Amino acid sequence: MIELSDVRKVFPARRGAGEVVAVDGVSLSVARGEFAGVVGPSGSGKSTLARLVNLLERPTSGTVAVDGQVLTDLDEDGVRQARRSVGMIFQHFHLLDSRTAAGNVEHPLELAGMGRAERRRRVAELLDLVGLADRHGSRPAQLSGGQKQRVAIARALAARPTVLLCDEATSALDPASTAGVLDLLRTVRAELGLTVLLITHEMAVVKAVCDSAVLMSDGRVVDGGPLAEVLTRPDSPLAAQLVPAPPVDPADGDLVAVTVTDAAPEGQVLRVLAGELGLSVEVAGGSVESVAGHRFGRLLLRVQGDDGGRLDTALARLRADGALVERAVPGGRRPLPGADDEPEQPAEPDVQQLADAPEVQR
Ligand SMILES: Nc1ncnc2c1ncn2[C@@H]1O[C@H](COP(=O)(O)OP(=O)(O)OP(=O)(O)O)[C@@H](O)[C@H]1O
Repeated sequence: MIELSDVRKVFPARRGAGEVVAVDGVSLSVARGEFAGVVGPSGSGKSTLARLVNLLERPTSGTVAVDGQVLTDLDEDGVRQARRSVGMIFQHFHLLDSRTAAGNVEHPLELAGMGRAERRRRVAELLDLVGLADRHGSRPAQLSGGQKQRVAIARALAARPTVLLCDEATSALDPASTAGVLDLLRTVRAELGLTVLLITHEMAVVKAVCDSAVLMSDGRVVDGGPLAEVLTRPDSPLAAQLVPAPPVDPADGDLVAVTVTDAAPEGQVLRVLAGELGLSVEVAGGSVESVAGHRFGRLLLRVQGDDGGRLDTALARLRADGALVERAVPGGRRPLPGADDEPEQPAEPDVQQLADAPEVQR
């Protein structure tokens, strides 16, 4: 398990005077066996956060503990020892070009002083685990990107770590190789009971493998939690990143934004608007998908035939019944009748705010 408590990392600026606060008071707990994602825009501190977990970077302040051992209390020797329980893989694999696949996996075992016969046995076992038993003699240049990452995973697992850090591990891979590597990570997590912290800018990766995720911005964690819980909060910026709101085109006429959750399915909205009111309703955009075993989506409905304000009344009633619906207008939400009379109601998702949520970029 990983526990960061109020961790801060300040670097001297690379250019000129001053300093950069890369990680700014982050507390994070990842349970044993959990697959946790870290997302956020470029420069938000994701990679630094990963490097703080195995103390490749020492925090300026705060504590880092792995499996109950407080790494920040250890001296350099202690950290070197403890680092064996934390494997790491990177976007560009970091393999030794001069060595074969087997030689790369063997390298950390040599450094750890393991005997030759035992090393050979362990390397064969690891290459088998990652599905590359037949490529043990291939050099990195003879392997595809996906195969190189498999070798890197085997190498990271050589010292039997309990935690695996993945820093943009699939970002240099094509979709098929990404799927293969994610499958492998899922398998090794299940078979070895690993705790995985996965840094990525790819929301599809988070949705495919993570149990939980945090969203970073300017060195801070601004949102996060188990995905199943995050997705029950339609106003969550992380949920908006996972399933973005479709763009609103005012030329489309009456548009209704529906946030779909397990507790607020879209069927009730469609029944009222199309069935009860007899309005013409079609889907103008959006999607509904399964994330971490839960339905979640954002739909934009184009509604025609509202000649007497029946739509607003119906939306207010649907909202009172728990549906997550509102008028979708560019530049902000149009208040529904009565909305201002109910200050005690929890804030509703603001469609434009969700659409404007910071894009994850690289
Ligand atoms: N060694 C360093 N020296 C100075 N500044 C650094 C150093 N490492 C990171 N930074 C700065 O800290 C901030 C966070 O960087 P970091 O690489 O952790 O972000 P990131 O979210 O991983 O970004 P990206 O997705 O682009 O890799 C950035 O402003 C970066 O320039």
